[in-house]
Amino acid sequence: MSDYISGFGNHVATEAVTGALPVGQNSPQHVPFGLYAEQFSGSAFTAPRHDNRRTWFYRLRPSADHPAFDPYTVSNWLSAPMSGPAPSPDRLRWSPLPYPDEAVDFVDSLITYAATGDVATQTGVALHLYAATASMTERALVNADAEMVIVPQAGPLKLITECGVIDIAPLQIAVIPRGLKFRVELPDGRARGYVCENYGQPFRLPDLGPIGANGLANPRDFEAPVAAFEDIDDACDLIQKFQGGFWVTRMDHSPFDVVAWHGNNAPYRYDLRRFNAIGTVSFDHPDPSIFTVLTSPSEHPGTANCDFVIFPPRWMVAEHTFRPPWFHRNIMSEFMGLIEGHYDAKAQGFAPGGVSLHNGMNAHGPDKASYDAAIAADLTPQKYDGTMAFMFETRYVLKPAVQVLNAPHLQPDYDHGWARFEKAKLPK
Ligand SMILES: O=C(O)Cc1cc(O)ccc1O
Ligand SMILES: [Fe+2]
Repeated sequence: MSDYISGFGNHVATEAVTGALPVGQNSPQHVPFGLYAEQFSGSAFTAPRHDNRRTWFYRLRPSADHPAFDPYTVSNWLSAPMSGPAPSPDRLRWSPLPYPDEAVDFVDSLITYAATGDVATQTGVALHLYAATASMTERALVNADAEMVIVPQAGPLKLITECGVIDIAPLQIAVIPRGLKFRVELPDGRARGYVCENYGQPFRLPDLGPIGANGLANPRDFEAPVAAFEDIDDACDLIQKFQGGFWVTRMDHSPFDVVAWHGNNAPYRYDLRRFNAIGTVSFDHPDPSIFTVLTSPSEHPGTANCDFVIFPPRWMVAEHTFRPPWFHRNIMSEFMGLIEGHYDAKAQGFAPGGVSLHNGMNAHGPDKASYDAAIAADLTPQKYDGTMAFMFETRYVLKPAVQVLNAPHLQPDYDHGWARFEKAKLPK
């Protein structure tokens, strides 16, 4: 088990060897034990203080100590802007991603479902699934294009990072800052889940407005790892994602050699069961923004580059109300997944591990079976239990990847869920 430091975005100081952190300055002439000081920034130097992110690493060797990169191939991990035809306005849904028969690690198993924006201008997101059957060994990943949100759906993950070790399992998430080196191990030998690559501003907690000082995801429930390092002088391939391309450099030592660090640009985990869901206690179904865990703002206030929203277990008490999500045509684009249980708008076909994509302005909402059940329901208080759906919602239209548009697990009959609604009867 690893140790963690509680609090979102805190400035923390942690050392795996006592005395490794310089005291009172970042870059002394002589760093303790001959460690190398290295600044790792997640914002422009001059970003306002509340947006400013940087960490100081104290490591066995400088990160710069590596040979030139060679081109590398990762087959199914695509970046925006993606080639291929313009997206259709169709609503799309996929059944769960099958595991491969052979040994495939996290990097090789990533398969892009949709992407938007541009890695070069640092806007938009890419959304992927993984279904991995092997730990990463003798290789590490550094993603210069994006912050990565990892949402396990099946199987735990052990994330070895430059800042320390993070353990997560389904119902927890981890966020890896842009440019942080990490390795994904599979304690149970296989794991499946979702990844959001955020090309834009780093995810942060949403403002709470009239909700007040508490609620939704509380800052103390976010956990950064304590410093932990590998003192290993064996070969390690460092794979870098850079401007949508992949590159590899062969190092002669472990890249996870940070003995101590301080700062606020660090990976973290969050347990979705800690989310303090707030909803109506009177009537009507609130907008799902009430369930925002994290938000990546765009330049346009209140109009996110990406929101990460969850639909956790909760009580439904609304009176004289159609309780599931209503029919809607939304300017934002919605990529949804399901970790466990059922989702209240989809009685059929949305399985744990599945995906749906409802792009901007495209009509969707409850399927016919959910609609029929909701209008017939006895509106006593009802607990939605054992469920956890989520949504990555973006202001930019998502382009589905050709590789999943042609995949056998794309459901051919998704539109059918909204067929057969009876026509309303006006008074004669
Ligand atoms: O489409 C969906 O199921 C997601 C969603 C949920 C909700 O409660 C309201 C709007 C919305 O887009
Ligand atoms: Fe929606």
